Amino acid sequence: MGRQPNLYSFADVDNDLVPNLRKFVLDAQNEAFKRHDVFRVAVSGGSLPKTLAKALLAPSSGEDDKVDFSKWEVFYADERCVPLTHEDSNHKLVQEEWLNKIPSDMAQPKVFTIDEKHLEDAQEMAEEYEKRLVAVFAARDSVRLPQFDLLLLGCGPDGHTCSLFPEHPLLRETDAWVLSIADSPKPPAKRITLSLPVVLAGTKIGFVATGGGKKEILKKIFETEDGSKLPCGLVNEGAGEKVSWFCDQAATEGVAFPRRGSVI
Ligand SMILES: O=C(O)[C@H](O)[C@@H](O)[C@H](O)[C@H](O)COP(=O)(O)O
Repeated sequence: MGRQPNLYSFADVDNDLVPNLRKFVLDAQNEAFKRHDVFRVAVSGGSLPKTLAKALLAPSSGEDDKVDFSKWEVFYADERCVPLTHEDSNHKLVQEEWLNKIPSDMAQPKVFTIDEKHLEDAQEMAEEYEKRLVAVFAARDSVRLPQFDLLLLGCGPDGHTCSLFPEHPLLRETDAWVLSIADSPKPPAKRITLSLPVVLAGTKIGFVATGGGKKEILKKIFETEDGSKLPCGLVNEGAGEKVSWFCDQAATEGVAFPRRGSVI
């Protein structure tokens, strides 16, 4: 039981999910500050940055509810091999949805983008991004896996997360921290992604999945044997109670997995 992920289902995204997501992120931030005075977070693209920004840019309601971006280090859980100004870039999305909206009296987080020098070669890009992680998380040979304080991920309609797609050989990777993919079923084809072991090593993992379009896949992930082998299911299986799902009722309709109330 204790190994089960938390599945939160909220009536409304803006009024219920967003404040609960804020509490979850700020608890992770405050715990990380106590541990090492920095908050290392990996974020995905898709619909996540918009919801996350609503949570993070809401007004503070007390001492435990303060965002301190000056001590945030933001990484990409996955990124597309396109220029940082391209409309497919996850960084561009995060900038537009979140970073550019941070009020000028607040600090900006430190953001680790891909190196545009390697756009042509996804493998080179992955190696380069891994080097950036090594520089932050200490030498590769002294740390088996980087430990993010929090990973904030989305869930695709096929059960993919990051750029780890169902039945893809990348799911079997045990060594590399950052992987390249040249045949992503979701365009654009060339991407880099954190590996499954890196995701599982995170201190906390939060999924955000909202809207009726997620209903079928959530049912599959939480209720079927096949679903537990999908990338999102593998995260649930491998990281158990470290995982929390922030969903709305439209996404969880008919999912029999025991609902948990809320974080707040
Ligand atoms: O770069 C990407 O393509 C994303 O990181 C991807 O993993 C996303 O999180 C899911 O596809 C869910 O996306 P939605 O939340 O938009 O459904």
